[in-house]
Amino acid sequence: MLSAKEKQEDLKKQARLLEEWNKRMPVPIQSKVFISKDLPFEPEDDFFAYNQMEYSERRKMIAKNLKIVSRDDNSTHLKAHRLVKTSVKRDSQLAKNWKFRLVDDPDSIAKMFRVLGQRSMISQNREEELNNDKDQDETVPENILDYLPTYRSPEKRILLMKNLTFNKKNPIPVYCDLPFDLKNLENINIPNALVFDYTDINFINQFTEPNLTRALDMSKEGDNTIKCTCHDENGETVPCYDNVSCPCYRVNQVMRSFQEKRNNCSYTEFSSFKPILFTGTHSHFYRHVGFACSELCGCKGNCTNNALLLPNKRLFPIEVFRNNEILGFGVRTLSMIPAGTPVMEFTGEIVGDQLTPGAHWDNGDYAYQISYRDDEQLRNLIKKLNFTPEYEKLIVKLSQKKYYIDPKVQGNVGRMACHSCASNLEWVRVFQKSLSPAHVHLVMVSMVNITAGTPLTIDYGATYTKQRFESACMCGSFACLNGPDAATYSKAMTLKLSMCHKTLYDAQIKEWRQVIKPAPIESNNEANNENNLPEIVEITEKS
Ligand SMILES: C[S@@+](CC[C@H](N)C(=O)[O-])C[C@H]1O[C@@H](n2cnc3c(N)ncnc32)[C@H](O)[C@@H]1O
Repeated sequence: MLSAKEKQEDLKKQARLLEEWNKRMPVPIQSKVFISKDLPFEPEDDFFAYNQMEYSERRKMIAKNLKIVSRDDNSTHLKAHRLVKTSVKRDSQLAKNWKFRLVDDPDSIAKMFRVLGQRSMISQNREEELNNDKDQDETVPENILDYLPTYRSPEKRILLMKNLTFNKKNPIPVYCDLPFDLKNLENINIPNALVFDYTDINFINQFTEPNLTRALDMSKEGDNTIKCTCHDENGETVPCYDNVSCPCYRVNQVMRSFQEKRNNCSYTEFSSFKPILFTGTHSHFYRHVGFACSELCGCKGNCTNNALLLPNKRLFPIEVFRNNEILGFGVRTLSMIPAGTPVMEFTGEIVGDQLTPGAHWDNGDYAYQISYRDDEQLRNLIKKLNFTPEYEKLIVKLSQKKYYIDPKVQGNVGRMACHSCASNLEWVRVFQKSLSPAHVHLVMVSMVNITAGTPLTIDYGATYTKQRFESACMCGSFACLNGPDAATYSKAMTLKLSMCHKTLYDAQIKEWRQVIKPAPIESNNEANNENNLPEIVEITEKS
């Protein structure tokens, strides 16, 4: 075990390595094989200059251009709400097939809180106890409202970056809310964690991952690609989901059966527009897996069998913020996000052995595992399909190895979501086009209706939280075993934890409704603002 001082030294060493490696990187783009569809991209003016810079120069540029801004959360949330409404209305596909509304039918609500209760027990590393959970205690501790997860920003904030993505079509501002920094702008610390390269799509380095690159190339041949010919003459959304002759839907259906059904739960379904409602998190996340149509299909992915369709629309305005030095940056939503929404993808470089200590520097603090050493169900499925023998052999071999998505050098906003022991997002793996690890997309799905202002959080898993947090978990949620009420919540079972989640949720919804109420959905204001993103910052002072 390293001492705190040694850990600090180690971190500094890693940062130095990161910078050096970045300098030595041989024109990285040439060595990459991009594997997803590019999203609409309209660069900000300073994108190209920033892209050429080394980390230290980027940090200097951010420090030079930061601004103090004043902001009012309520009006921001109201504008964000209107923006989402307008975007849905203007998108004919969404207008016809998707509703921007709370999931509130009693059955879904009951499932939602049961899952959240279970999730918290899993975060506490008590999954075993779930197997024999007959506890009927539903009392909620009096102080539960001290744990409201909504984050309210201070009136004065430091706008570090007006757009983390440098894509005008998907602006994500970055704020610093640390009071110390506000008083000490000249010496503000801009960490490496902010200056990574932004990418919306996964990629492979063909030199370090030759087998994955080979699999990707071979997947383009004949029957190695899974795609459908379903289409609609009138350009309507194609109903691939439920179409038993759609090959993509059929694979999706087989993957649905990977889920472990317990206590007569129904299966969680992965389609384009219906909420993805988890029925139990008992089964480990890798069983939550689906297959989606893509741009290679007759439907071009504009169908009901594409769980990546919603995240690719970048519907929900979000921001990155920092209000705690240990937690670092986090992400919060500025509008409500309905339960069961695939909110965003977690993108980066698909890597295998590079995460072995010594082979690369340690990127494990950001990387997330996407494949498993012994994925028997996937292997059986691979063998049932009509892949060429050579491709089948290769991807069966790859299915026996761990792969990760590593966003540390190039990634997206997904890498900035913090861990919570009462998280609101869950991981889902969605395959597209074929079945090698290069075809996996990692999607973060909302487990509950998330109200505006709430940080988007996910469970990093017990191994990570034990080994990688510098001290202990700092999530601040009621269920956290590093919190002041750990004695109570470490013994609470699903029912009690679910009731705590529900009490907090009810309070959040009540507060959120008060903010949204003054905004009649069909108001004239909305029509006037149609083309505008919400003005989320109001500059009052320059640094
Ligand atoms: C994937 S990154 C998340 C984004 C990170 N906060 C940043 O600034 O880039 C994971 C790192 O964030 C910090 N972190 C996230 N959640 C945390 C938590 N609940 N408690 C303590 N540290 C946390 C830890 O330093 C962790 O190694």
